[in-house]
Amino acid sequence: MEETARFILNASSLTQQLKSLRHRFAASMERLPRKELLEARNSGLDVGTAASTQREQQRGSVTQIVAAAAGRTQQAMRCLEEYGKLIDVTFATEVEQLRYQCYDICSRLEQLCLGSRDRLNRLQNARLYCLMDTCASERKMLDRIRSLAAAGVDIIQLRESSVDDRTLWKRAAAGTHLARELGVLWIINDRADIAAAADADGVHVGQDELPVSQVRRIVGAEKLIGLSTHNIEQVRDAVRSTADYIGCGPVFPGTTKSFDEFPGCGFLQEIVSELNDVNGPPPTLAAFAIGGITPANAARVAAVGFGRVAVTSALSEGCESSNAAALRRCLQHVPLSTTKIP
Ligand SMILES: Cc1ncc(COP(=O)(O)OP(=O)(O)O)c(N)n1
Ligand SMILES: Cc1ncsc1CCOP(=O)(O)O
Ligand SMILES: [Mg+2]
Repeated sequence: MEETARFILNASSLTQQLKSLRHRFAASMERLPRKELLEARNSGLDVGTAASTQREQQRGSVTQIVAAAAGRTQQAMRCLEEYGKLIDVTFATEVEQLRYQCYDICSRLEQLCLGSRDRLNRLQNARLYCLMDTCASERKMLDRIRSLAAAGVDIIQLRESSVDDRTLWKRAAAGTHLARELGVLWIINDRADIAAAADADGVHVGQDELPVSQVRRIVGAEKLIGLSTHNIEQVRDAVRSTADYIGCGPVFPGTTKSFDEFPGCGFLQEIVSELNDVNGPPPTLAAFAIGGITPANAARVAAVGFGRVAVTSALSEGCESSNAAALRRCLQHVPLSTTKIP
Protein backbone atom coordinates (compact mmCIF):
# COMPACT_ATOMS: atom_id res chain seq x y z
CA MET A 1 0.00 0.00 0.00
CA GLU A 2 2.86 2.34 0.82
CA GLU A 3 4.46 1.68 -2.57
CA THR A 4 1.16 2.46 -4.32
CA ALA A 5 0.65 5.68 -2.38
CA ARG A 6 4.24 6.75 -2.93
CA PHE A 7 5.19 5.63 -6.42
CA ILE A 8 1.89 5.26 -8.27
CA LEU A 9 -0.39 7.86 -6.74
CA ASN A 10 2.30 10.32 -5.57
CA ALA A 11 0.04 10.89 -2.56
CA SER A 12 2.48 12.44 -0.10
CA SER A 13 0.30 12.76 3.00
CA LEU A 14 -1.05 9.23 2.60
CA THR A 15 2.48 7.90 2.11
CA GLN A 16 3.51 9.66 5.30
CA GLN A 17 0.55 8.22 7.23
CA LEU A 18 1.27 4.68 6.01
CA LYS A 19 4.93 5.03 6.88
CA SER A 20 4.12 6.31 10.35
CA LEU A 21 1.63 3.44 10.85
CA ARG A 22 4.33 0.95 9.81
CA HIS A 23 6.83 2.46 12.28
CA ARG A 24 4.34 2.49 15.15
CA PHE A 25 3.42 -1.10 14.36
CA ALA A 26 7.11 -2.08 14.41
CA ALA A 27 7.47 -0.34 17.80
CA SER A 28 4.51 -2.35 19.20
CA MET A 29 5.99 -5.56 17.81
CA GLU A 30 9.11 -4.92 19.92
CA ARG A 31 6.98 -5.74 22.96
CA LEU A 32 6.91 -9.37 21.81
CA PRO A 33 9.90 -11.67 22.55
CA ARG A 34 11.91 -11.56 19.32
CA LYS A 35 13.74 -14.85 19.98
CA GLU A 36 10.47 -16.76 20.42
CA LEU A 37 9.02 -15.20 17.31
CA LEU A 38 12.04 -16.30 15.27
CA GLU A 39 11.98 -19.79 16.72
CA ALA A 40 8.25 -20.12 15.94
CA ARG A 41 8.96 -19.50 12.21
CA ASN A 42 9.18 -22.94 10.63
CA SER A 43 7.91 -23.04 7.06
CA GLY A 44 9.00 -26.66 6.65
CA LEU A 45 6.46 -27.81 9.23
CA ASP A 46 3.77 -25.24 8.37
CA VAL A 47 0.69 -27.10 7.07
CA GLY A 48 -0.64 -23.89 5.49
CA THR A 49 2.09 -23.19 2.90
CA ALA A 50 0.50 -25.37 0.19
CA ALA A 51 -3.00 -23.93 0.66
CA SER A 52 -3.53 -21.32 -2.03
CA THR A 53 -6.66 -20.26 -3.91
CA GLN A 54 -6.97 -19.31 -7.58
CA ARG A 55 -8.25 -15.86 -6.59
CA GLU A 56 -4.99 -15.13 -4.77
CA GLN A 57 -3.07 -15.64 -8.03
CA GLN A 58 -5.14 -13.12 -9.98
CA ARG A 59 -4.73 -9.37 -9.72
CA GLY A 60 -6.23 -7.33 -12.55
CA SER A 61 -5.23 -3.85 -11.41
CA VAL A 62 -3.34 -1.82 -8.83
CA THR A 63 -6.70 -1.15 -7.17
CA GLN A 64 -7.17 -4.90 -6.66
CA ILE A 65 -3.65 -5.24 -5.22
CA VAL A 66 -4.39 -2.42 -2.79
CA ALA A 67 -7.75 -3.93 -1.80
CA ALA A 68 -6.12 -7.31 -1.15
CA ALA A 69 -3.25 -5.73 0.81
CA ALA A 70 -5.69 -3.68 2.88
CA GLY A 71 -7.78 -6.76 3.67
CA ARG A 72 -4.71 -8.81 4.65
CA THR A 73 -3.31 -6.04 6.85
CA GLN A 74 -6.57 -5.55 8.69
CA GLN A 75 -7.06 -9.30 9.22
CA ALA A 76 -3.46 -9.69 10.41
CA MET A 77 -3.89 -6.85 12.88
CA ARG A 78 -7.10 -8.34 14.24
CA CYS A 79 -5.37 -11.69 14.64
CA LEU A 80 -2.37 -10.17 16.43
CA GLU A 81 -4.71 -8.22 18.67
CA GLU A 82 -6.72 -11.29 19.72
CA TYR A 83 -3.74 -13.65 20.26
CA GLY A 84 -1.79 -10.75 21.72
CA LYS A 85 -4.27 -10.60 24.58
CA LEU A 86 -2.80 -13.94 25.76
CA ILE A 87 0.71 -12.45 25.84
CA ASP A 88 0.70 -8.71 26.53
CA VAL A 89 -2.45 -6.63 27.00
CA THR A 90 -0.64 -3.35 26.19
CA PHE A 91 0.50 -4.84 22.89
CA ALA A 92 -3.08 -5.92 22.08
CA THR A 93 -4.46 -2.45 22.93
CA GLU A 94 -1.84 -0.71 20.79
CA VAL A 95 -2.56 -2.99 17.82
CA GLU A 96 -6.28 -2.33 18.22
CA GLN A 97 -5.68 1.42 17.92
CA LEU A 98 -3.43 0.92 14.91
CA ARG A 99 -6.11 -1.27 13.31
CA TYR A 100 -8.70 1.51 13.52
CA GLN A 101 -6.27 4.02 11.99
CA CYS A 102 -5.45 1.47 9.34
CA TYR A 103 -9.15 1.23 8.32
CA ASP A 104 -9.26 4.98 7.63
CA ILE A 105 -5.99 5.08 5.70
CA CYS A 106 -6.83 1.97 3.63
CA SER A 107 -10.23 3.33 2.75
CA ARG A 108 -8.72 6.66 1.60
CA LEU A 109 -6.11 4.83 -0.48
CA GLU A 110 -8.67 2.59 -2.17
CA GLN A 111 -10.93 5.55 -2.88
CA LEU A 112 -8.01 7.37 -4.44
CA CYS A 113 -7.31 4.38 -6.70
CA LEU A 114 -10.99 4.11 -7.64
CA GLY A 115 -11.32 7.88 -8.23
CA SER A 116 -8.48 8.01 -10.68
CA ARG A 117 -9.80 4.87 -12.36
CA ASP A 118 -13.20 6.45 -12.88
CA ARG A 119 -11.68 9.54 -14.49
CA LEU A 120 -9.51 7.44 -16.75
CA ASN A 121 -12.50 5.33 -17.73
CA ARG A 122 -14.42 8.44 -18.72
CA LEU A 123 -11.41 9.78 -20.59
CA GLN A 124 -11.11 6.48 -22.40
CA ASN A 125 -14.61 6.88 -23.84
CA ALA A 126 -14.42 10.62 -24.56
CA ARG A 127 -14.73 11.85 -28.14
CA LEU A 128 -15.88 15.46 -27.80
CA TYR A 129 -13.83 18.01 -25.91
CA CYS A 130 -14.79 21.68 -25.77
CA LEU A 131 -12.70 24.67 -24.69
CA MET A 132 -14.56 27.63 -23.18
CA ASP A 133 -13.81 30.87 -21.34
CA THR A 134 -15.05 32.13 -17.97
CA CYS A 135 -17.99 34.02 -19.60
CA ALA A 136 -19.34 37.37 -18.46
CA SER A 137 -20.62 36.00 -15.16
CA GLU A 138 -20.61 32.79 -13.15
CA ARG A 139 -24.29 32.23 -13.96
CA LYS A 140 -23.59 32.53 -17.71
CA MET A 141 -20.64 30.16 -17.40
CA LEU A 142 -22.75 27.57 -15.60
CA ASP A 143 -25.50 27.89 -18.25
CA ARG A 144 -22.93 27.32 -20.94
CA ILE A 145 -21.59 24.22 -19.17
CA ARG A 146 -25.18 22.91 -18.98
CA SER A 147 -25.69 23.49 -22.72
CA LEU A 148 -22.43 21.73 -23.60
CA ALA A 149 -23.21 18.77 -21.34
CA ALA A 150 -26.73 18.52 -22.80
CA ALA A 151 -25.19 18.54 -26.28
CA GLY A 152 -23.16 15.46 -25.32
CA VAL A 153 -19.73 17.01 -24.78
CA ASP A 154 -17.53 14.65 -22.71
CA ILE A 155 -14.82 17.05 -21.54
CA ILE A 156 -14.90 20.81 -20.95
CA GLN A 157 -11.78 22.93 -20.53
CA LEU A 158 -11.78 26.31 -18.85
CA ARG A 159 -9.33 28.34 -20.97
CA GLU A 160 -8.97 31.94 -19.83
CA SER A 161 -6.01 34.22 -19.42
CA SER A 162 -7.64 37.59 -18.92
CA VAL A 163 -9.21 37.40 -15.45
CA ASP A 164 -7.56 37.69 -12.04
CA ASP A 165 -6.64 34.54 -10.15
CA ARG A 166 -9.41 34.92 -7.57
CA THR A 167 -12.08 35.10 -10.28
CA LEU A 168 -10.51 32.22 -12.18
CA TRP A 169 -10.41 30.03 -9.07
CA LYS A 170 -14.03 30.86 -8.18
CA ARG A 171 -15.25 30.04 -11.69
CA ALA A 172 -13.11 26.91 -11.75
CA ALA A 173 -14.51 25.72 -8.41
CA ALA A 174 -18.11 26.46 -9.43
CA GLY A 175 -17.48 24.55 -12.67
CA THR A 176 -16.10 21.57 -10.72
CA HIS A 177 -19.34 21.16 -8.77
CA LEU A 178 -21.60 21.45 -11.79
CA ALA A 179 -19.45 19.29 -14.08
CA ARG A 180 -19.39 16.55 -11.45
CA GLU A 181 -23.16 16.69 -11.17
CA LEU A 182 -23.56 16.54 -14.96
CA GLY A 183 -20.99 13.79 -15.46
CA VAL A 184 -18.57 15.72 -17.69
CA LEU A 185 -14.83 15.98 -17.08
CA TRP A 186 -13.69 19.49 -16.11
CA ILE A 187 -10.16 20.55 -17.02
CA ILE A 188 -8.34 23.82 -16.29
CA ASN A 189 -6.02 25.20 -18.95
CA ASP A 190 -2.40 26.07 -18.05
CA ARG A 191 -2.86 26.38 -14.28
CA ALA A 192 -2.03 23.34 -12.15
CA ASP A 193 -2.45 25.45 -9.01
CA ILE A 194 -6.00 26.51 -9.94
CA ALA A 195 -6.91 22.95 -10.99
CA ALA A 196 -5.73 21.64 -7.61
CA ALA A 197 -7.37 24.43 -5.59
CA ALA A 198 -10.67 24.06 -7.45
CA ASP A 199 -10.52 20.25 -7.29
CA ALA A 200 -11.07 20.05 -11.05
CA ASP A 201 -10.68 16.72 -12.87
CA GLY A 202 -7.40 17.82 -14.37
CA VAL A 203 -5.21 20.38 -16.05
CA HIS A 204 -4.05 20.93 -19.62
CA VAL A 205 -0.56 22.28 -20.26
CA GLY A 206 1.35 23.27 -23.37
CA GLN A 207 4.99 22.83 -24.33
CA ASP A 208 5.92 26.19 -22.79
CA GLU A 209 4.23 25.67 -19.45
CA LEU A 210 5.40 23.60 -16.47
CA PRO A 211 6.63 20.14 -17.50
CA VAL A 212 4.26 17.24 -16.79
CA SER A 213 6.52 15.89 -14.00
CA GLN A 214 6.17 19.18 -12.09
CA VAL A 215 2.44 19.45 -12.83
CA ARG A 216 1.99 15.93 -11.44
CA ARG A 217 3.70 17.01 -8.20
CA ILE A 218 1.17 19.81 -7.84
CA VAL A 219 -2.05 18.05 -8.80
CA GLY A 220 -1.29 14.56 -7.47
CA ALA A 221 -1.90 11.19 -9.02
CA GLU A 222 -5.65 11.14 -9.31
CA LYS A 223 -6.04 14.17 -11.60
CA LEU A 224 -5.83 14.04 -15.36
CA ILE A 225 -3.01 15.84 -17.15
CA GLY A 226 -3.29 16.80 -20.79
CA LEU A 227 -0.33 17.96 -22.87
CA SER A 228 -0.27 19.82 -26.21
CA THR A 229 1.87 18.21 -28.91
CA HIS A 230 2.90 19.65 -32.26
CA ASN A 231 5.33 17.01 -33.54
CA ILE A 232 6.00 13.31 -33.18
CA GLU A 233 8.95 13.78 -30.79
CA GLN A 234 6.65 15.60 -28.38
CA VAL A 235 4.15 12.74 -28.68
CA ARG A 236 6.90 10.23 -27.79
CA ASP A 237 7.88 12.37 -24.79
CA ALA A 238 4.22 12.53 -23.74
CA VAL A 239 3.94 8.72 -23.86
CA ARG A 240 6.96 8.50 -21.54
CA SER A 241 5.52 11.10 -19.16
CA THR A 242 2.60 10.69 -16.76
CA ALA A 243 0.30 12.69 -19.05
CA ASP A 244 -3.10 11.04 -19.55
CA TYR A 245 -3.99 12.55 -22.91
CA ILE A 246 -2.55 14.73 -25.63
CA GLY A 247 -3.92 17.59 -27.73
CA CYS A 248 -2.56 17.24 -31.28
CA GLY A 249 -2.35 20.08 -33.72
CA PRO A 250 -3.10 22.67 -34.84
CA VAL A 251 -4.79 20.74 -37.61
CA PHE A 252 -6.54 23.54 -39.55
CA PRO A 253 -6.42 27.35 -39.31
CA GLY A 254 -9.14 28.76 -37.08
CA THR A 255 -10.25 31.98 -35.45
CA THR A 256 -9.54 31.14 -31.78
CA LYS A 257 -5.74 31.13 -31.93
CA SER A 258 -3.31 32.00 -34.71
CA PHE A 259 -0.31 29.90 -35.71
CA ASP A 260 2.55 30.13 -38.18
CA GLU A 261 2.60 26.42 -38.90
CA PHE A 262 0.01 23.65 -39.18
CA PRO A 263 1.19 20.09 -38.68
CA GLY A 264 -2.24 19.14 -40.05
CA CYS A 265 -3.72 15.73 -40.82
CA GLY A 266 -0.27 14.32 -41.73
CA PHE A 267 0.74 14.74 -38.09
CA LEU A 268 -2.45 13.02 -36.93
CA GLN A 269 -1.71 10.10 -39.23
CA GLU A 270 1.82 9.81 -37.81
CA ILE A 271 0.38 9.71 -34.28
CA VAL A 272 -2.09 6.96 -35.16
CA SER A 273 0.76 4.82 -36.56
CA GLU A 274 2.95 5.57 -33.55
CA LEU A 275 0.32 4.74 -30.93
CA ASN A 276 -0.81 1.61 -32.75
CA ASP A 277 2.70 0.37 -33.53
CA VAL A 278 2.97 -2.96 -31.74
CA ASN A 279 6.76 -2.65 -31.65
CA GLY A 280 6.66 0.92 -30.39
CA PRO A 281 5.50 2.41 -27.13
CA PRO A 282 2.25 1.04 -25.69
CA PRO A 283 -0.88 2.96 -26.68
CA THR A 284 -1.31 4.64 -23.35
CA LEU A 285 -2.65 7.99 -24.41
CA ALA A 286 -5.97 9.34 -25.52
CA ALA A 287 -5.24 11.74 -28.41
CA PHE A 288 -7.50 14.69 -29.34
CA ALA A 289 -7.09 16.52 -32.63
CA ILE A 290 -7.33 20.30 -32.14
CA GLY A 291 -7.31 23.46 -34.24
CA GLY A 292 -10.01 24.73 -36.59
CA ILE A 293 -12.03 21.52 -36.49
CA THR A 294 -15.66 21.92 -37.58
CA PRO A 295 -18.46 19.60 -38.73
CA ALA A 296 -17.36 20.47 -42.29
CA ASN A 297 -13.81 19.11 -41.94
CA ALA A 298 -14.12 16.56 -39.10
CA ALA A 299 -14.49 13.73 -41.62
CA ARG A 300 -10.88 14.42 -42.73
CA VAL A 301 -9.75 13.96 -39.12
CA ALA A 302 -11.77 10.74 -38.81
CA ALA A 303 -10.36 9.50 -42.12
CA VAL A 304 -6.83 9.33 -40.69
CA GLY A 305 -8.06 7.35 -37.66
CA PHE A 306 -8.67 10.10 -35.13
CA GLY A 307 -11.90 9.57 -33.20
CA ARG A 308 -11.48 12.41 -30.71
CA VAL A 309 -11.54 16.17 -31.25
CA ALA A 310 -11.15 19.30 -29.11
CA VAL A 311 -12.85 22.44 -30.38
CA THR A 312 -13.75 25.98 -29.39
CA SER A 313 -15.56 27.83 -32.21
CA ALA A 314 -17.39 24.79 -33.54
CA LEU A 315 -19.31 24.58 -30.27
CA SER A 316 -19.81 28.27 -29.59
CA GLU A 317 -22.97 29.53 -27.92
CA GLY A 318 -26.13 28.66 -29.79
CA CYS A 319 -24.76 25.89 -32.00
CA GLU A 320 -23.71 23.43 -29.30
CA SER A 321 -26.40 20.90 -29.90
CA SER A 322 -26.46 20.67 -33.71
CA ASN A 323 -22.68 20.86 -34.14
CA ALA A 324 -21.93 18.39 -31.35
CA ALA A 325 -24.27 15.90 -33.00
CA ALA A 326 -22.67 16.52 -36.41
CA LEU A 327 -19.13 16.10 -35.02
CA ARG A 328 -20.15 12.91 -33.25
CA ARG A 329 -21.61 11.47 -36.45
CA CYS A 330 -18.25 12.03 -38.20
CA LEU A 331 -16.24 10.44 -35.40
CA GLN A 332 -18.38 7.63 -34.09
CA HIS A 333 -17.14 4.90 -36.41
CA VAL A 334 -13.46 5.47 -35.54
CA PRO A 335 -12.26 3.02 -32.88
CA LEU A 336 -10.74 4.73 -29.86
CA SER A 337 -7.16 3.96 -28.85
CA THR A 338 -6.97 2.41 -25.43
CA THR A 339 -5.63 4.26 -22.45
CA LYS A 340 -3.73 2.49 -19.73
CA ILE A 341 -5.75 2.23 -16.54
CA PRO A 342 -3.81 1.48 -13.37
C1 LIG B 1 -7.05 19.79 -25.58
C2 LIG B 1 -6.11 20.90 -25.81
N1 LIG B 1 -5.12 20.73 -26.71
C3 LIG B 1 -4.26 21.74 -26.94
C4 LIG B 1 -4.39 22.94 -26.25
C5 LIG B 1 -3.40 24.06 -26.48
O1 LIG B 1 -2.62 24.27 -25.34
P1 LIG B 1 -1.39 25.32 -25.42
O2 LIG B 1 -0.52 24.87 -26.52
O3 LIG B 1 -0.78 25.42 -24.08
O4 LIG B 1 -2.09 26.67 -25.80
P2 LIG B 1 -3.13 27.50 -24.92
O5 LIG B 1 -4.43 26.80 -24.95
O6 LIG B 1 -2.61 27.55 -23.51
O7 LIG B 1 -3.18 28.83 -25.55
C6 LIG B 1 -5.41 23.06 -25.32
N2 LIG B 1 -5.59 24.18 -24.62
N3 LIG B 1 -6.26 22.04 -25.12
C1 LIG C 1 -6.10 26.45 -28.00
C2 LIG C 1 -5.71 25.87 -29.28
N1 LIG C 1 -4.55 25.20 -29.40
C3 LIG C 1 -4.37 24.71 -30.60
S1 LIG C 1 -5.63 25.10 -31.63
C4 LIG C 1 -6.44 25.90 -30.39
C5 LIG C 1 -7.74 26.57 -30.62
C6 LIG C 1 -8.88 25.61 -30.76
O1 LIG C 1 -10.05 26.32 -31.05
P1 LIG C 1 -10.81 26.20 -32.46
O2 LIG C 1 -11.52 24.88 -32.43
O3 LIG C 1 -11.78 27.33 -32.46
O4 LIG C 1 -9.79 26.30 -33.55
MG1 LIG D 1 -1.18 26.54 -22.54
